[in-house]
Amino acid sequence: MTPAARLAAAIEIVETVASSRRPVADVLKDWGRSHRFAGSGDRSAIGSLVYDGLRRRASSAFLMGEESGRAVLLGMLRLGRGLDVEAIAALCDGSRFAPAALSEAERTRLETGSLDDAPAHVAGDYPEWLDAPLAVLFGEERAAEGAALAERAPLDLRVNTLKATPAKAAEALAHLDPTPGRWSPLALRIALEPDGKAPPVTAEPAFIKGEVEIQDEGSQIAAILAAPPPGGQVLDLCAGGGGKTLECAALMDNSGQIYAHDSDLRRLAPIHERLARAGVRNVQVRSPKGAADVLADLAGRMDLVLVDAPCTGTGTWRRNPDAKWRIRPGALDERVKEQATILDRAAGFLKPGGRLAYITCSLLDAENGAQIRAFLDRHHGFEVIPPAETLPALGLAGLALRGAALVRPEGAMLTPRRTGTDGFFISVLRRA
Ligand SMILES: C[S@@+](CC[C@H](N)C(=O)[O-])C[C@H]1O[C@@H](n2cnc3c(N)ncnc32)[C@H](O)[C@@H]1O
Repeated sequence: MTPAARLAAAIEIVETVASSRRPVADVLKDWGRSHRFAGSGDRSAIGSLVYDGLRRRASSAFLMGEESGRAVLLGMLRLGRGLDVEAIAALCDGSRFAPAALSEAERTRLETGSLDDAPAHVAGDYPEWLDAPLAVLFGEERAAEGAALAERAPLDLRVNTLKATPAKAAEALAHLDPTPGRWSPLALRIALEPDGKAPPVTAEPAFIKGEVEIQDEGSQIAAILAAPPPGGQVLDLCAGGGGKTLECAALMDNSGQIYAHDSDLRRLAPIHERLARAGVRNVQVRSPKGAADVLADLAGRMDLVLVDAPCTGTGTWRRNPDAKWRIRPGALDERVKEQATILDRAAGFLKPGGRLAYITCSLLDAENGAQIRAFLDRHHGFEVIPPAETLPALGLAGLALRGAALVRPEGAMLTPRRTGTDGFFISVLRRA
């Protein structure tokens, strides 16, 4: 397909996403099935255009003065990819399979339009109803924080110290030009290809041998700040596919015992294969079994309980740009209730002096600081360990992170703009 035909396809797909309100990944898959002539390079380039368009949906529509898929894509080419009007006109030449030629109005918008008068939620590309909650945290910087969440996410790897050192892994992946993480001593950042595509890391021998895992640096930091104690007893209550379980196992050098649980059997399923690949030997997976309480014997015995809570995922909008336009206030309320229930349950597993690490990939105070304050109101035997005491787990980088992150009495928040990571909130509490 020509670049122009790819653009026309992307416009059509963004239209379908808007009218059907279906997840973009499903719409892209359907499009691929019904356009068999499109090769993998085409599908990847089209996907990249669609994702970039969704990342900047509001600002692109504002620039172009309308909300159609075409306006979103044209505006994005200017705002996101820095193309000038002639380059965009060359793609829209009206030939067969190409988008229609630019109108005079479109030309003018692309030449002279700006976001100078755009409200914060437009300049920051987030839903208007989230403007007030984001203003609480970020004030006048909320548009800039939103704009950073509209960029592409990098590809971060975590070196599995059970199998490799960062230097050895970097050498094995030298052809991908990895750079060390800014904060996590375990992180390697891999540059994306120009159209935003990630290199096929899962096919690399270093990945297959379990020397590296794909894990955002923010997620790596969260597990490091949770400080799983070598030789200790740890419960990962919302283990999902095991990203943080694997990291904790490595931080504990395969000593002690980690119990990995998740209420969703399907989400937990990949953990078995990942544990084997990573050479982890100190994890017991406690899969849910109907109504049975599979964690009953752990009550009051844990040194650390990790609650990597289900959340709105507002910190991961770089990776899931369509999710930001689909999120509704009702979903936020639901997540807040679930988090409170999980936190209350988590408290019962700790032994006196044990720690509870509460982690979300959300930027909303309702799920973060306010959630912790409400927990402390319900559980008088707990106190927050101030971020100043948890950040040194990162060594010298912890000092710098203290300046970069948004540090509040309840915990530390990472954001793409501040720390170059996904958005994460990390709070560590101690049971008296
Ligand atoms: C943020 S994800 C976990 C990601 C995972 N820890 C990782 O690092 O890859 C949140 C997980 O919480 C799980 N979850 C939701 N409600 C739960 C509950 N009541 N008890 C345990 N897990 C729950 C979800 O199934 C989901 O897998």
